[in-house]
Amino acid sequence: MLKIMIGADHAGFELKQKIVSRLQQAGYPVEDIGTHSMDSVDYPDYAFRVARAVAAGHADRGILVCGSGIGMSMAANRISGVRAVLACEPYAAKMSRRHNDSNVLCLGGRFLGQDLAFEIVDTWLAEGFEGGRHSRRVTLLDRDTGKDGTGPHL
Ligand SMILES: O=C(CO)[C@H](O)[C@H](O)[C@H](O)COP(=O)(O)O
Repeated sequence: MLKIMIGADHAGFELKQKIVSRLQQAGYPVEDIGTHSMDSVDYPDYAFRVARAVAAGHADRGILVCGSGIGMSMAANRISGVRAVLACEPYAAKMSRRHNDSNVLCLGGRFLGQDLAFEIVDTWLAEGFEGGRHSRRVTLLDRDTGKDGTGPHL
């Protein structure tokens, strides 16, 4: 099963706890890097830790929760090799897997109800990457870093 690393700031803490329980019950190996309370913390610390682990292959997927999901997605997408999606409904989660091979899911704990959040997570974990023309485009995402082998392009 996919190894999942999950992190949250204080605003995502409560939803993270619910997602961790659900994933564990479903049998996923889950590494919860915190935060572990509602004391105020800074979302980039958690986003970078999860994103780097996914980029390095230490986890298959990452899930990040903050108040809106926005800060987490901004931070995670700064890490080369990470394709983070901010999903507010299942369609974005589904398409980010099918066409973009997203490897980090970002959620907003302050506006997503539990049932919708679970639906988004379940959809995101179940969907596969379609490959084909989408593989070429996903590779091109790394073009500005030169890691696609063609050197930096402006
Ligand atoms: O980064 C965010 C918004 O883009 C997250 O939602 C944070 O959780 C939020 O900014 C935290 O806000 P707080 O007022 O410090 O609780």
